[in-house]
Amino acid sequence: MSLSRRNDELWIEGCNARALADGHGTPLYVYSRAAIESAWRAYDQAFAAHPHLICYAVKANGSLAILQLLARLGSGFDIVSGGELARVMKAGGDPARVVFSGVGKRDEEIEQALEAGILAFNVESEPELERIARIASARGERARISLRVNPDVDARTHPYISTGMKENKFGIDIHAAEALYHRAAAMAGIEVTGLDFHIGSQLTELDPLADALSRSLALVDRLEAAGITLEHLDIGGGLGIRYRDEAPPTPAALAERLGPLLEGRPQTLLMEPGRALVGEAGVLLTRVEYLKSGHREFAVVDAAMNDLMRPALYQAWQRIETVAPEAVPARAYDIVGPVCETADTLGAERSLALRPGSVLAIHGAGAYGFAMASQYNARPRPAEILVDGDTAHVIRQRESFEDLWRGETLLER
Ligand SMILES: Cc1ncc(COP(=O)(O)O)c(C=O)c1O
Ligand SMILES: N[C@@H](CCCC[NH3+])C(=O)O
Repeated sequence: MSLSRRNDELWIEGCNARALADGHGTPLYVYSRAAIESAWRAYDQAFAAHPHLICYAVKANGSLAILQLLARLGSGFDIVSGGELARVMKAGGDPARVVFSGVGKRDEEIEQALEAGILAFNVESEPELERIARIASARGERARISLRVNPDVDARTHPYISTGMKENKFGIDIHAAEALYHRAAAMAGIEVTGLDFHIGSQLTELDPLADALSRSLALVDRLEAAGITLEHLDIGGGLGIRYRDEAPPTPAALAERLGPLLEGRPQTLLMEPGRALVGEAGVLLTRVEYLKSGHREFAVVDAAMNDLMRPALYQAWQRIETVAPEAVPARAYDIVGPVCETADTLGAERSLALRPGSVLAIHGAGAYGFAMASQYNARPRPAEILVDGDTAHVIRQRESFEDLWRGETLLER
């Protein structure tokens, strides 16, 4: 196990969590290299029977060292901005394995992606298609595209992270997509290469994904009958992880479920997992500053909503435990940060034995943790550590006060 409890202390591979907190300071993000690599390999092996490419969703955790180790495994990447493309390339990722999603691609981002030679744009609207065609034509190129269809399935996840219903901003209504494929196939600057969908995140059931794939394959068949053949099918990401007591399907279960639908199909299967690859590989370590009693019992810790936004934004529940036992009675604490917002609660009514100075680990922090962190309240963002066996690599320094005003200018008078 990459994260384990031994002698009632938390270890990340061969590194003791409390020793990491003492040595590097808190708040501190810590990731296990082995956990990330084994999650990627499990995904890859699950789909071994079908030609496929995993395009890791960079948004989940875009730290350079993490992109670098995935690139070394042969991963592709799903990006949603020019900044993410720049990060992938900085980390040694192969642009020919990059797909570009997102509803608001700007001219310069399209130029940048064409220049890099990405695998495909996942086109989310008709005006975007026209824009990509115009820019590619002007460069004397043909842009490879998938249409991202909106299959109108209910992913049965949190409404903020559900993306495949017709009222969502994402993708092109699957009923309108066929006509748009015909238009795209006739455009000078466009090479139609694929079809894409992504129905939501933290999925705990396979039915919605299978449903979305069936609906998409019916469209693929109609396109083929009309002479439009596709090279790849992109089923997006979304497999959930266990935050509390969820039992999300494994990649193997996903492959088994989709296998019969894909049989005999020559298309390469693209997948865009984010959370499932990195989520459970990371913890956020934080130290108790004060215990404060009143109407409720508060443990004021040194991490806050700016460091880990999911609890405040989605009322997400993430497991919190002490990294080593404390010889005091447990109480039901609200774990709160120093930020001046009532929403700055990382966990409510957690039964924990705490003293000032206790170190807590917030689990499931490898995905959408640091990636969504801000400097709100002028709080420097935490350091990130990648543990590899018994070695702890600092892959990002804790920010300094200078980082807080980088790029700002004082007025002369
Ligand atoms: C287009 C797209 N692909 C992939 C992902 C990755 O999702 P997840 O981290 O749930 O696998 C997302 C985020 O939901 C997304 O918007
Ligand atoms: N940031 C979200 C997921 C959004 C997925 C991006 N499309 C989360 O933490 O759950």
